[in-house]
Amino acid sequence: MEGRRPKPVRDLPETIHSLLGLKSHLTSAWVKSVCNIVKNVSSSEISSSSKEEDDSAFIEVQSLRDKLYALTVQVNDQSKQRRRILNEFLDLKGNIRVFCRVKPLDSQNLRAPVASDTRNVVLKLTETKRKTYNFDRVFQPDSSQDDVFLEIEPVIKSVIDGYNACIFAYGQTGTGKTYTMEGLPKSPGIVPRAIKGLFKQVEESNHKFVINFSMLEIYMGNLRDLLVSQATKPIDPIPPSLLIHTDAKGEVDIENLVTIKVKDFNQVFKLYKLGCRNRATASTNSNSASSRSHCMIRVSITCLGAPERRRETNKIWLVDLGGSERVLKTRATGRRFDEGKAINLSLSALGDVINSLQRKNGHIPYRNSKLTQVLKDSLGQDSKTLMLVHISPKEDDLCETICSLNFATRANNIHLGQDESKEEQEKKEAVLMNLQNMMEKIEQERETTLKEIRYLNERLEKLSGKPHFTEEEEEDEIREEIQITPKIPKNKSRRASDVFPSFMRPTASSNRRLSGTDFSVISNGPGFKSRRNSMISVRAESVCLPVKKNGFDSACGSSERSVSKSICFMRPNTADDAATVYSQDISECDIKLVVSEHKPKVLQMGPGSANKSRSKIGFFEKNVNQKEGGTEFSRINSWLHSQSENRSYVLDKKRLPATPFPAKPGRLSRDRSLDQSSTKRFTTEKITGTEIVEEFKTEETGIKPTPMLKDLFELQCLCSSETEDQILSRYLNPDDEESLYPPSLVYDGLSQHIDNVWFGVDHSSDWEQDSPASILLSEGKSDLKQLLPETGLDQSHKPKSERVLGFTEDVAPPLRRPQEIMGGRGKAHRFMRKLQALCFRILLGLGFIDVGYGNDFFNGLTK
Ligand SMILES: Nc1ncnc2c1ncn2[C@@H]1O[C@H](COP(=O)(O)OP(=O)(O)OP(=O)(O)O)[C@@H](O)[C@H]1O
Repeated sequence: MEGRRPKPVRDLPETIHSLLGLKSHLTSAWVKSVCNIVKNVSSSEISSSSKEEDDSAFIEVQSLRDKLYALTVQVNDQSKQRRRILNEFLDLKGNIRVFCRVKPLDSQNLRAPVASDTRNVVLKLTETKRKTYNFDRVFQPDSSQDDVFLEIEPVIKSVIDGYNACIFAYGQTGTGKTYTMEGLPKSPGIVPRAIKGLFKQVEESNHKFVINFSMLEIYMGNLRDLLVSQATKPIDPIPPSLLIHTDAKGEVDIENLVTIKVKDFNQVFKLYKLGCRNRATASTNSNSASSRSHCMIRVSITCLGAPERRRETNKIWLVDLGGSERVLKTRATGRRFDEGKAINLSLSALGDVINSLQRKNGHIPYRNSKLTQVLKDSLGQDSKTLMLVHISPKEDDLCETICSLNFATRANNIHLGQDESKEEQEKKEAVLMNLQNMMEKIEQERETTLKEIRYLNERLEKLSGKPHFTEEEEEDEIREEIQITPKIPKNKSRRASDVFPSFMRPTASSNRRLSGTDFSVISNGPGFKSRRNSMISVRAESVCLPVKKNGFDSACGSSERSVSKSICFMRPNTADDAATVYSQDISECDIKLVVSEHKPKVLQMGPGSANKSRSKIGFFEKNVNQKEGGTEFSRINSWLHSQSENRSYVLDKKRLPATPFPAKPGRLSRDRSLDQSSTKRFTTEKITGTEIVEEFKTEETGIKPTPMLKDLFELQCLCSSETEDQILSRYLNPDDEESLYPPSLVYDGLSQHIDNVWFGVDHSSDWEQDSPASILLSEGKSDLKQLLPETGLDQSHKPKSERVLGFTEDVAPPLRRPQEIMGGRGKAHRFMRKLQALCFRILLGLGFIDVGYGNDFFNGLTK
């Protein structure tokens, strides 16, 4: 530092010394001049030295940035090369590969008719007859989970490179599919290893990735979201149907499937456990906990600004297929038989698709099953597909083993005459080895570059206080934020139930056809003997329109569709039926609510409830009067238009509706959702042994999500580090003009008010907030509530304010038949219904005019 000081500073001590020697000159002028020197020198010293330091730091930061930029270009180049080599490697190996895994023998079964080496399985059919099956790789009974994953790893890497992939476990019940996919805590299977591998790759990458997790099952031909509690009790809200859409590019999207953004393996693991709990399993002759469905995990990956990747968003499916079985052998009846039949049908469709892809047929029969529809964009083209066929070496299972191996052979291209000679094989092996070496080399180089980038970034962060971001990356950050906000599906075709008046909406049966619900398994015939079944049948017969009062379902909702779904869970009772287990199985529920068709009657009412209700109606009335701008017509109109844009609700931050949490002062919009109520009535019976409590309930027409969505909201709270308030603050306000919510024209407080004031009908007693039913119903929901804490998702992220489950907030009760609802209401209600019908007619008319039918059209109709 000394050498770098300017000359006046260096000379300052000498100057002062010399001046001090001349004490006789200590005049005021002298003191002034010395002061000036000190003043000038200190300021010049400080400014010049700090400027120099700034300059040198700036130069260092700049050079670091330059180096980082060069290294980023280099690493992107290396990634591109790696992707090319890896893809070549996988292409050569085959984009659809079939492996076989042989289950270890139990000690008591010493005679095994199955022998294997690394590529072949030999079956001893008779003493003299043998049959050999070839595979891309055979995992013998003593092979470990590590051995299996070693073969899978390149596919996981290619997922990071932007390719779609699909890994299946296929085989007879009990042959180890779940063992291979899930594994045991001591020997984890493909799913945990693959997800860990993905996160490791993401961590090592110089790009930012967004990873989303979803889990569903295909049970009896229906898609069920495994991250959402299924409706197994009459009071449960019915989850929305999962609909498969294919866009113009051929990419498949599943509408309404919950997709959760995950940041690390632990989050995925907890969600996976939650999903497994919701999965349908049952005890069969072959396996005490047999999977009765296809369990499908989807991990989708988005990385923006990485041109070396194949596509911006891609996905990997990890599928534990339902056990293939011969129903003759399992001697399954009733539900087990139907489950087995559904599994076999979809497996056969999958076999057809893979076979067609291997044969490069013009037509690939994706549409033959839900399984192949869902996997359409992850099978074929440049997607990587791995099928792991599991076989049992037991003599008893020989027939099943032959079936499985025949299935695998259809999926394998080896039997299509594409098998190579030994020479060709050796050549191929050599090329593969060479590619593998090249890949290892480039990966090492890439790793070194990435290390250097990390080191320089740390230095840069120390110097400048922030990590290095290229302009591109900064842009990507912003784009990423945009990407994870919900896509508003403007071009998505509207469903009739979203926009049309009730008489134009599809019927329950047409919806059933649409949703593919298999009614062949439903029988309302004789055989409903148990209490459990009769309870379910009551639900089916008396619950016509289970209105879900959330932001996504319209006031007149897609309730018929929901019914068609709910009926899926009804089943006749046969010996085989009882054991399909859902996490919230009805059989485990000792408190049941039955919706009966009794006339509403108040048996128990808390004191002061009438006052409460009056005050609520008063509040609502005030709220209605406060509404500004726009008539009911324009509200309906804007709502109708908004509906088509608001159907899909991937669990994404900005899509969740305003949630009915305890109202806070000043939050009028949320208060409104709690306070808008009407008087739909139904009676409930609590069956706990001999106790029957009849209950009179109010149902909210206030706009709020179903408990299920609320649970999802909590899930989001748990998954993200944001507090509930932070999340809520970003949601749309129900009072906003662009609200998601339907206008509450039909069952709102206004009609009550008119009833009260104009016609003298008093609905005030309809309000009952702390009735025993609310406790009952909240008990009914408790399993769902318990489930979430059990997932173990970071409890520290739990919202500060604990929400209490109560009937009016949490349960969207099923409704009774419309005619009863009509009967139970006042004249104002009928008046409002008529007004609504008029509105719809007018809107319909306007719609026709829009599409070209003018007045003449209507004149023609009326003449
Ligand atoms: N390779 C293996 N090594 C050790 N144990 C195995 C192996 N494969 C399977 N098992 C054991 O066999 C039993 C049945 O396996 P698993 O449940 O995975 O069968 P599955 O094919 O998934 O059956 P299902 O189709 O009925 O669900 C489990 O206890 C599992 O631990």
